[in-house]
Amino acid sequence: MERSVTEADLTFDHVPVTDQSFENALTKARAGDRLTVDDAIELLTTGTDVDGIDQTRKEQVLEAADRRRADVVGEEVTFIANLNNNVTTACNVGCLFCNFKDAAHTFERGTEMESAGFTKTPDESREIVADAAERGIYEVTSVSGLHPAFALDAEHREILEAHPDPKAVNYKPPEAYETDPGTYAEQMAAMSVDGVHVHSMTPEEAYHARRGTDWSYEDVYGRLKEAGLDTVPGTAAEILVEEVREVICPGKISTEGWLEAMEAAATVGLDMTATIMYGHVENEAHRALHLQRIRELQDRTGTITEFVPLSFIHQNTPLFEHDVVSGGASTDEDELMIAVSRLFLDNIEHIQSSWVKYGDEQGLKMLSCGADDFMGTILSEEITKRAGGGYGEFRSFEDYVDLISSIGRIPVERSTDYETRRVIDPDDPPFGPQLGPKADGTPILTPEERAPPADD
Ligand SMILES: C[S@@+](CC[C@H](N)C(=O)[O-])C[C@H]1O[C@@H](n2cnc3c(N)ncnc32)[C@H](O)[C@@H]1O
Ligand SMILES: Nc1c(NC[C@H](O)[C@H](O)[C@H](O)CO)[nH]c(=O)[nH]c1=O
Ligand SMILES: N[C@@H](Cc1ccc(O)cc1)C(=O)O
Ligand code: SF4
Repeated sequence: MERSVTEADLTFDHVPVTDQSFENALTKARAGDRLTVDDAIELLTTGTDVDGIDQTRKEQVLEAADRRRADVVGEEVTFIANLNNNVTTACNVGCLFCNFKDAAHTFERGTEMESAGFTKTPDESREIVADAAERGIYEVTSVSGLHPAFALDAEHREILEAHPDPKAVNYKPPEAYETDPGTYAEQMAAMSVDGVHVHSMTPEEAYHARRGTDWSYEDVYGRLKEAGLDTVPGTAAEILVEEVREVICPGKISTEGWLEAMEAAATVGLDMTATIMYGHVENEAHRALHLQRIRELQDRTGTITEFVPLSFIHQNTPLFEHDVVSGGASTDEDELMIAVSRLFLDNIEHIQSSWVKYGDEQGLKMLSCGADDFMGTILSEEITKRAGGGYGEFRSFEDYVDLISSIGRIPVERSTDYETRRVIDPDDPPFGPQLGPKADGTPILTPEERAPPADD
């Protein structure tokens, strides 16, 4: 009988054992010395000689990270006026941690099945972003499924259409689908409406945008930049260690591929974020190796604006449903992940706390464990919601000012690259965005707030 893999079955080459001591790693962290992978393992585990997390040692790590945060960026807590605009949920990559995707065949014309997902045309994307721009937003974050009809641009479409075996390159023409997502270039141009900053095209999407060609990632990101792309989201990183990727996302771009795509984006002049998605099958050795790969990338490029730890949301995912994992990260693990990111990544200025993943209370706590950025207004959220997360889809400027002031820190509206900042005076309401191309300080209203649902 076939049996699926379970947590107990997983054996990894990389395990969190070192000949380093916790005290030594902590001393180095406090002194600001560059940490090794073994140091990071000590800090993440609080020492491998005891089972579980040693609370006293954890507090020491958090305190060291909080001090480092204060030294590097001071008391300001930044956030951005942004929206998420996911173009499509159609995706056949099959990552086992993901419930954002819907099988692409359910989007085809004439299928009996009604897809639970969505695809937006470039015109629809333009309208959504233009509407948000009117409400003052600065940035659109757009990450999507790998829709088989997506091509980079008209030239890429021609190549894919002429391919002898389109299936082999995960291509189906737009006519096969109810809704045509257009090309990536068209989507970038559409979302650039009114001068909004476009944060889009993860390395996984860039891979899709060059399939079936001999184009380099430089070619792809170069064309996307010309079409309107401004910065690249560093998701699809998950855990940058092959033995983990084999379990959680065997169909996805490799560690090498992710790094190659990011270096190419940097080469053509794009800034980027970087992420880690942790709290599933990986151990502290994998987390530490991941941090090292990110730090090395930043040493080479200097283009990473922020690091974003994404705590795995397990409820509706294949990994949980098939008993490969029994849950996500503990609060101790979340706090140590933020703190060790701050201490290890001595070349990345900003560490983000995601209220989508942690909620307001724990998200605020993270701002005293090494984080200094509190994400963005986002207006809508699909990835975490579909995975079973319940912390909502929007935070207003008023929410931000209240939350950040409540812990005695300074609320600051920022641009995507953190170069433009505006300190907000908590005693001077009302609070609204001022940095967006059409922002005038008016509070952001959700569509419901602007037009309450009509009685019928
Ligand atoms: C949903 S994908 C969309 C973009 C593109 N398909 C890709 O994979 O790069 C974006 C990211 O969401 C994150 N994500 C997906 N499911 C998640 C979950 N259950 N918990 C936490 N993060 C998740 C992963 O880090 C993933 O790379
Ligand atoms: N951490 C999450 C983010 N972070 C991205 C920010 O919202 C912003 O786009 C970035 O800082 C660039 O300015 N976005 C999500 O949708 N979900 C998260 O969990
Ligand atoms: N979309 C990702 C989060 C993310 C997006 C853009 C970034 O630059 C960083 C992180 C999620 O919700 O899981
Ligand atoms: S994480 Fe991205 S590539 Fe993987 S299944 Fe989800 S949408 Fe597709």
